[in-house]
Formats: sequence, C-alpha cells, structure tokens
Amino acid sequence: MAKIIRGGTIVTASDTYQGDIRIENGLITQLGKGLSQEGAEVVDASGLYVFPGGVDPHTHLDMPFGGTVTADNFETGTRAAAFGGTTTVIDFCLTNKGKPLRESVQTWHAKAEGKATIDYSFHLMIAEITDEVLTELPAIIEDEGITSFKVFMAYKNVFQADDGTLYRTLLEAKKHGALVMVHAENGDVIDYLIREALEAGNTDPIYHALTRPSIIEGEATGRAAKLTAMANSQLYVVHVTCEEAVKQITEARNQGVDIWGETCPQYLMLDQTYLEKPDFEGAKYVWSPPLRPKAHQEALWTALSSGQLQTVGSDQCSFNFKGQKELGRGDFSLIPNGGPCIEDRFSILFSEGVRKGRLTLNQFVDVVSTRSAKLFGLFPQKGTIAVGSDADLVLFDPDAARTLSVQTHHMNVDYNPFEGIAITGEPVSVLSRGEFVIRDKQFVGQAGAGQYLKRKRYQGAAYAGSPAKANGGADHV
Ligand SMILES: NC(=O)NCCC(=O)O
Ligand SMILES: [Zn+2]
Ligand SMILES: [Zn+2]
Repeated sequence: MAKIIRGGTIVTASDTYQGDIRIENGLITQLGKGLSQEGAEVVDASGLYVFPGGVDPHTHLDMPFGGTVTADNFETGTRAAAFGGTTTVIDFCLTNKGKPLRESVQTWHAKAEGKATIDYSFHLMIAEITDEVLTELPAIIEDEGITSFKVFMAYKNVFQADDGTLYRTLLEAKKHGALVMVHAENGDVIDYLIREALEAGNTDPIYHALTRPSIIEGEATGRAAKLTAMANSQLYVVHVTCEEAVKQITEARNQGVDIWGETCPQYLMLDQTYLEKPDFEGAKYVWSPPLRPKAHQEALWTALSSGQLQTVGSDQCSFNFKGQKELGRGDFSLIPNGGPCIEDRFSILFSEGVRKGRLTLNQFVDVVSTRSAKLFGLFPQKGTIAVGSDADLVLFDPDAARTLSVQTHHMNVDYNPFEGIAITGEPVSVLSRGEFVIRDKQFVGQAGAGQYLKRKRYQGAAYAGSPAKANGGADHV
C-alpha cells in the first residue's frame, strides 16, 4: 500500500522545507504540500524532521580480527543501525593473500544474506597486487558493483600493505573508476614502538595510544596523498583522528588532489584519557588510530563544518569487554581494536553537531548520508529525499532527551563507549525502501529484508561536489 508521510520538516543536504512525501513500491513518487491521501496509509510526521536514511560508509560486521570475531553480525549490527537512523551500510570485505578475491566476496555475501535488515554493500580490501588480482578486479567491479578498495597502511603482519601496493591500487582504481580508501598510520614505526613499550614493561591500554602518535597518522596521510597525486587518482582517508592528518588532507585538496576524509563520532566525542580508566576499562576505548588528546576534537569539528572532512562513519567494530577486549590483559597489543558506534553515529552528530551549532541541518544530512552516497556510487538512489529515490527515511524527534547506555542500546555488545553521555534527538520511525523497520521506536523489520547494493563507479570530484554550505539552510535553533 502507498504511504504518505504527512507534515514533517523535510531536510536534505541542500534544502529544508515543510511537506509531504508519497511512497509507492518502495520509491518516493511525490513531494509537495497537501498531497492527496487516496489509496495511501497516512503517517503523521508533524513536529518531526524527515531525513534521508543514514548511509554509514564504514562498518565491520561479523569480522574476524585480533584472534576473535566482532560481537555484532549483519543481523544485530544492521538492526541496531536501523534503530539509530541508518538505512545503508557499506561493510569491509576482507581478503586473503594468494586467494581469489571472488572467494572473499562470496564469504561476505554469505555473512550478510538472510541477516541484514537494511540495505548493504561492500568495499574490498586489497592486500597485494598480483597478476591474478589484476585479472579479477575488472570483473569484481562489473559483476559485484564493488567500486571502492581498501588499503591498510598499518596492522603489520596482519592487514598492512606496502606503499607499492597502495600506489598500484591507486593506478588500478583510476583506470576502472573506483575510489581507494586508506587506513593511514605508519605500521612499521608503530610495530617498533609497540615492541619497545612491551619490552619496557608498559602493557596497559594507554600504551596503545602512546605507541601510535598523531604525527605518524599525519605522515601516512601525507604519504598517501602524495601517491594519489602521482597516480592522478582518488583517495578517501578513513577514520581521521587528528589535526596533523586534517592538515595533510587540506593541503592536498588545496593543490587539487582528489582526496576526501572521514572522521567518526568517537574521535569527536572521546579523548585519550579514556584509555587510562582503571581495572583495564581503558581497553573499551582501544581504536586504531587511537583516541587523541582533547585539542584534536575542535580541529575535527572545524574540518567537518568547513568541508575539509566530508563524512562521518561509525567504524563499527564491536568486541565485548568480557572475553574479547580482555584478551589484551597484560599486553595492550592483544586488545582487539575497535568499538560499537553503528547505532549512535547519526544521533550523536545531530546532537553534538546541529544542536551545538557546529553544523547546519543540511551539513548534518550531508555528513551522515548524502556525501557517502555520492562518493560511493549510491546517489540519488540513497542519500537524499527526491522523486525516484528509495524511500529510506528517518522520522526524527529533535527534542527527545536521552542518555546513551548499554542498558538501552540494541548492539550485541556488553558496553557502550558513550555510556552516560546525554544527547538530544532520536529517530522515532525509520523506513527502508518504503517499509517500516523501526516504528514508534520498536523494531518491526526483518532479517534478510536488506538488499545487496551494486554501486556505480566513482564519478569524480565534481560529481561528489562541494559540501553543504555553512549557511545553507535553516538551523535547528
Ligand atoms: N578502527 C579499529 O580500531 N578497528 C576496526 C578496523 C579498522 O578500521 O582499522
Ligand atoms: Zn582502520
Ligand atoms: Zn574500520
């Protein structure tokens, strides 16, 4: 049955207006005021914002890492994402050296099929460039619609690729219309610093941060940017945490390099002191790159609002404290890296961004949804509210006050890194392709209802466009 979303304030990356939305067969078919409700179920959205569903460009669901597997799989992770207002996730498909890429992609499909409650797609990790990889890549892009590759510059002896591999991946990406993503840290130097710390008996979680200083995130970011310029290619730097990396991205952008940057709520909200929590609790806050001293947070907010960083991903990679994070008691280097954020990403950005006057409403939509859809070949199917787009919508109460907590979250993990933080704003109902997944804060979706999304090729910097203007639309307050 058709639906009319009646009387909400519709917000896209460019516009804010009062209106109705008609949905038929999963698509938005009409926008306007006073739309006829003939043959349609009417959903009252008065007093609510209607946002495009969030697009989370960075998740790790059901991923083996650090001798264990993430606590959230595609079912629990996407259900939690939906509660939080996200209707599309792009997950990282890991690959293994010497094994066909296709095999890894099939493994990732098997993890998601029948489980995902919202739509999903995959980025593909590139660990090496061999003749086999070169032969397989064009078919993977064409058949699977995987148009983004991930290269790790860190995690020595696990995921790390060398600079030659990064450079050749950039060349291939340029040739085939894909976007290269990098985890930018200097893995070789980190490896040395970790061994030095452990030999000195420094085993606590705080040493995770101290052995990964921001200067080497900046160094790796600058190196990747220069290789991108040399290859005349395109680069997206994931989980930017610090001023040094922002500076490298900004300089490269000013020189015309096609480079984009993502940050994550944890780097905007939490700081290095969390790793000093007693009783090994600091392990809950072990991400790579690590949380930074507080001063970096303002640099990240400024970069988001000025458009030097363009997206916010969750980097969802959850591990329970009990039994998983605890693997690193006595040796911080064995703490599985990552944390849960898929559910809270959207609302944190609204509360800390819009409500605190750091982002306009339109910028908020841009960084949590639209820009990722554009960069990763999903726009305008995803990431906006327009006739012909998928009816992925979030009906959002901007005034709902709540406190983030493991007691109330829906992620399958035994702690919440934002525990006790008060925020304002909450998704009330969420639709994926016109069907409710969340209705009046209750899950009404289905495992397996999420569809795999083949993505278009990277369209270039001009298509991905400039960020929503700092003054481009009505502010919330
Ligand atoms: N970020 C993190 O600590 N874990 C997930 C893997 C990655 O993105 O590096
Ligand atoms: Zn990473
Ligand atoms: Zn990640």
